[in-house]
Amino acid sequence: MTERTTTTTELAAGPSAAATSAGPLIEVRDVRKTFSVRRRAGRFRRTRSEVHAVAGLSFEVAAGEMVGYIGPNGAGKSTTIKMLTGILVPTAGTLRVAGIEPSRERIRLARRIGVVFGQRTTLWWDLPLRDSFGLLRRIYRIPDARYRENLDHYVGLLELGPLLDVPVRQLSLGQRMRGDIAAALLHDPEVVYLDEPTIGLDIVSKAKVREFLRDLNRERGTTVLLTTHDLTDIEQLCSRVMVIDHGRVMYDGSLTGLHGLDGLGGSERTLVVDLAEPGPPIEVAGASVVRVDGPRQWLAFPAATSAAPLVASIAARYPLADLSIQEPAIESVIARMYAAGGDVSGA
Ligand SMILES: Nc1ncnc2c1ncn2[C@@H]1O[C@H](COP(=O)(O)OP(=O)(O)OP(=O)(O)O)[C@@H](O)[C@H]1O
Repeated sequence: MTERTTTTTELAAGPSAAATSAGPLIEVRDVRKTFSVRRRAGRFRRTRSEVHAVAGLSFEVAAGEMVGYIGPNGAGKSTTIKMLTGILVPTAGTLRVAGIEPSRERIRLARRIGVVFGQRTTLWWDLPLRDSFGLLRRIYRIPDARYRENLDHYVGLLELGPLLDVPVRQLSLGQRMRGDIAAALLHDPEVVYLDEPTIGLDIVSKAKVREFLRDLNRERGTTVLLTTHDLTDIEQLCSRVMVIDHGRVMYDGSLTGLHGLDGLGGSERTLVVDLAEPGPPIEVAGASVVRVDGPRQWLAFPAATSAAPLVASIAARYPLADLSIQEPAIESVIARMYAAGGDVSGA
């Protein structure tokens, strides 16, 4: 069993992004991770089989990049993140984060990375948010002035002021997520791994989290590796997206490039339009109505094109009450990729 448990006590203050030396911040070279699994085969027999969770993965991420890391369930995303934090030891290949081999120097690396899991909290459930942050200060050994500066900064940006004295268990999912993000950043990590940071959040909370992450990357130069099933996260945050499946990189490039890959037949996005009152199907160049339900109409348009001119020409000719854009599901984008032969390099 090579899995190890990382505790927050192993995390401590580290240098800022500005201290990063030249060269890729994350380097993954032909990495493999194979799990040996025992399964029942009949009443008394057990058989042993191997699961190749990561099967020859190579990529680099430069300091300051914000990269989407997507793929269907079981693709190997979490296994990659666990190897990048040092929790899991690779079966073969090499990994380096900020020049450090994660599984050999997990504690030293922990000072330089932050991790946010959307599905579980790293905060103390029964403690007020303020006390959780205070504990992290001691655990990370963050200098007083730095801690106060960062706390003020993130509490302000993430609107946590009124929540500081509320026990974590009483926070809403969106509030808890903002608390978790602040907690992961108090020690100034150079790189942050975010695993589904917008999962389960309402539209307003999602928008806040996205805006915060965009500013973090732009203003502090923090490198971000973002795992999500929500392609809107990628569209709004990441200029680069890596698609992995069966433990290998299937695509590495822009999201537009992914949608528009030759031979994929082109993915489609959907514009959902709420008219002020029911009317005949909207007629507009570049999109076609695929469904009408009372005042609501669904228009499909090529995912690789911008929605802005489409929205403008509809707004000029029809009385609009509201509109939104639905991205194609990651699974359908990947299914198209397979249909086109798979393993395509990015634009
Ligand atoms: N500890 C383990 N023991 C055995 N098999 C494992 C273990 N961890 C992961 N796997 C298997 O490895 C494969 C990749 O799993 P992983 O959790 O990395 O996928 P994922 O892309 O993160 O999926 P999801 O989107 O569902 O979180 C899956 O087949 C999974 O069942």
